[in-house]
Amino acid sequence: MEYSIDWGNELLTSIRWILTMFGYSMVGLLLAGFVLSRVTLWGRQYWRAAGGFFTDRDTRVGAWVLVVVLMLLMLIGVRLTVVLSYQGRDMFNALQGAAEAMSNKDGATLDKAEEMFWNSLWLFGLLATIHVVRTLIELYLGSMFEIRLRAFMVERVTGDWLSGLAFYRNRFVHTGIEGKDARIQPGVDNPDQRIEIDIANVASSSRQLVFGYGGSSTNGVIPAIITICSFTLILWDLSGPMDIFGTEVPRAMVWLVYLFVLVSTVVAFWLGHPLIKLYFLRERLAANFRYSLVRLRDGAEKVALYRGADTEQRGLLDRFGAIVVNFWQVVFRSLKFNGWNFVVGQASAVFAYIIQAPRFFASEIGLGEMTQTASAFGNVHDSLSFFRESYDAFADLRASLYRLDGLEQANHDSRELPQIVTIEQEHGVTLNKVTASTPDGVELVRDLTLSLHPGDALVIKGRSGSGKTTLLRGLAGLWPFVEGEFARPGASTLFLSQIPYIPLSDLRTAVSYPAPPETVGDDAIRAALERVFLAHLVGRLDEEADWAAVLSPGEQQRVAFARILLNRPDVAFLDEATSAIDEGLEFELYALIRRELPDTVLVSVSHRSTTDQHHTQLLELTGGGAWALRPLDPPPTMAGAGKHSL
Ligand SMILES: Nc1ncnc2c1ncn2[C@@H]1O[C@H](COP(=O)(O)OP(=O)(O)OP(=O)(O)O)[C@@H](O)[C@H]1O
Repeated sequence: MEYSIDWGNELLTSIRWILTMFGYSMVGLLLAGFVLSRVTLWGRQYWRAAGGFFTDRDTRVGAWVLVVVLMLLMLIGVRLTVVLSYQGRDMFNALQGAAEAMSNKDGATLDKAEEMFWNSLWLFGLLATIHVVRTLIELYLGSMFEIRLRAFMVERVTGDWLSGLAFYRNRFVHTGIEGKDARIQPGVDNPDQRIEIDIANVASSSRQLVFGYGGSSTNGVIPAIITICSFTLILWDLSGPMDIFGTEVPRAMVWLVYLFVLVSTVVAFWLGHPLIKLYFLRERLAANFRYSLVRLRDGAEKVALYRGADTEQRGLLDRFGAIVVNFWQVVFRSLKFNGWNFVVGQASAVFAYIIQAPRFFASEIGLGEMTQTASAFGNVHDSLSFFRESYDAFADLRASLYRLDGLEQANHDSRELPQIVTIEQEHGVTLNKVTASTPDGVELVRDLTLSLHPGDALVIKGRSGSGKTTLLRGLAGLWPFVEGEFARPGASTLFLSQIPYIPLSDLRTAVSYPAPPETVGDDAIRAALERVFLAHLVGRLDEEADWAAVLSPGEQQRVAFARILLNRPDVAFLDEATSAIDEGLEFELYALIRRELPDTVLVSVSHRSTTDQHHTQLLELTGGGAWALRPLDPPPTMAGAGKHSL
């Protein structure tokens, strides 16, 4: 009855082992990372999505420090499992020795066995304490790694999405959809899901699939490989020859473990494979259902006015019905998959004992060796199973990478789309041969050429669908189906849509948008609100609300005029900006703008004849790309405000 290893030197041996393995693991990780990021599609996509975290000046030091520390912690974890298996072996051998000493009435051996038993228990206390502390530190640092990687990716992907108007223009690019029924579809679906869920998934998978998670040393690629190697060596030492169908197989235990796991994995994969597709579908169906609920919430007033609740519920239940169908498909498939896994789990609990029993009863090995065999088998089995069990997590990661890459590609492509040539000039606006078309190539405006001087005001008219809004989109750089040149002062050009965008914020931010409120100041905001006849809102600047739902459309349009006063643009484009306001108020607002900003070039789109009086020129889109430009008589209030220039 001897100790299985030299415990006196074990600390040193373990440190040496950890450092050696650290070297191998880091080289392996870097090499595998390099090869995968060159050879595989998902590796390339991963590096594009997350590689910057490890190479950017601001993040790389922290990232690599965390990788190194997590790697060391993970190796300490694997080593602890190995050492604990020897501690267990000593403990059971001590018990067996004690039992034998009792039956032989051998007092000296009994004392030795008792001492060995208590020593191994003290050792267990020490190892268990290190294990708990290590696990907690790993959880903390692993979480830090995950959230830092996620924050980095969110900042990068949102920045990419928002730059160069990609968040708007990516509706005009075509993205392929993965899958059997691959087809081309315009635009990128659910960018919100990609930025929120897919990035979170990539960050947590990076942590879990590489380093493992939650204190188990068998649920990450690196810990799994090292555990398999370590415990295969232990099994190798513990296993003996076995007679299989008349042939003596040396080290039979090791081969049988691998055969057992191989067979169970192949069957499990065959049973579980359809789950990957079902999980993929589950995410999509859930996103669709959530989106329809959000749309109902956003359109609540309109739905309520139409009394559309019953139709809405039918639509919601239809979408939810698809979730239920998918749910049951997952359940039935999981019953088969988990049923097999449970059977394998139960069989694996006794497999090692069955194999070693003949050697135990032949007194070739002791109780300690028997239990260590079981724990070594369990570790090898769990680590090998990791690759099977994490297959769907890996498939999920691949799907997320594919979606993130699709978004980035669409962003890139949308920035490459044609745009009107924009030129800076000191004063006024010049359009040179501007042609705008629909996506189908139907010309809406052809070769439009005009110039406007400071103080000029142009009103654009034409029947519905003639292309007025599209022309403004083209000038704003949103519309890709446009050619020609657009010269305007570089400083500030403001485009106002029919109903202005109101961010979720306090009223101060909503009014000063897009300028940050601190650059404008509360006094100026209050004064602007009073001037656009919104004096009743002056005391509510601090109030946080969904102002788009609180303010009436007419009030929102007055907020847009307040923004013109606050931002003082050189050029302002107004697309039916007074459509929800009565004519009297419209007169006051236009007169206010012309008075306060006499040098601003105004371009309005309007159906109303009452807006004409505030403008100096009329551009009429007459269909098929044709247009006509003519001067308007200035109203008495505007006499001398602008100079005609045709
Ligand atoms: N995203 C789009 N995809 C395809 N066609 C579009 C798109 N946006 C606009 N169009 C088409 O371009 C044409 C011009 O539309 P636009 O909105 O510019 O007309 P409009 O003159 O402003 O109309 P209204 O007076 O009704 O506001 C219409 O036939 C419209 O259907």
